[in-house]
Amino acid sequence: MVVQVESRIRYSSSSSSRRMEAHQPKVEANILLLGAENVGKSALTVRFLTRRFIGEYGSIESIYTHHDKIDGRDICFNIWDSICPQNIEELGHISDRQLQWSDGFILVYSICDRPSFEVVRRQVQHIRQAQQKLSSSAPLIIVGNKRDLQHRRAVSSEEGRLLALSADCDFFEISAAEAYHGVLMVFHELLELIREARALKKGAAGFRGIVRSMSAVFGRKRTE
Ligand SMILES: Nc1nc2c(ncn2[C@@H]2O[C@H](COP(=O)(O)OP(=O)(O)OP(=O)(O)O)[C@@H](O)[C@H]2O)c(=O)[nH]1
Repeated sequence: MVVQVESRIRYSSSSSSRRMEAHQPKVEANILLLGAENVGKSALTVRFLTRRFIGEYGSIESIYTHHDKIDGRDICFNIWDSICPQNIEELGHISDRQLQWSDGFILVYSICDRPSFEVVRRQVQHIRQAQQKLSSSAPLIIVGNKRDLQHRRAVSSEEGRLLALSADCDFFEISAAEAYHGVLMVFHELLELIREARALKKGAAGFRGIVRSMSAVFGRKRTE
């Protein structure tokens, strides 16, 4: 079951940004949080929505709708805090529904839990393979969480960075428990990547349109 929750928090609204509002269409982004159990997916989500770390979150799969204002533009984040399948064969699996819904992905592991890093590796592979088939380019960010627990570290920062590099995605190491800023950076960076991917897609569609019209014109001329 997926529960839908509405959150409305508005930050910074300077007079110059208010003036820009009329010309700036609202941006909506569907973000899917993936990763093994207990890595801090809900902690990250709640930190982003409320700026708070509350410690215990329960295991309910939810989609949160969160309205924000960034650089004078209205943003609507839909955040799907998913639950990892328990079945070992399905560990890296992401459903078609999730793949089609998502504009961007945040894949979370805990730096003190090596198996959770392997789950993210499998999920990244699954998404990239599915994206090749669907010709989709929704961006991914890999997050190593629980950075405050250095003494229990089981995955080095280098390994996280290398995985991200090999999968062509961004990488952050953060602590949802310790700070809000790192979490904010992850969501804002993903929003930027989503907007870039959309602009590229629009550009490519525009270019294809021009090529189609030109070949229609020249194709017709040749047959006259
Ligand atoms: N020390 C530390 N603990 C954290 C951090 N983030 C989350 N936790 C703790 O890790 C546990 C699991 O966090 P959740 O956010 O429920 O993890 P989840 O990935 O949503 O777990 P599931 O709902 O089972 O999928 C909780 O006890 C959190 O308090 C962190 O950055 N540092």
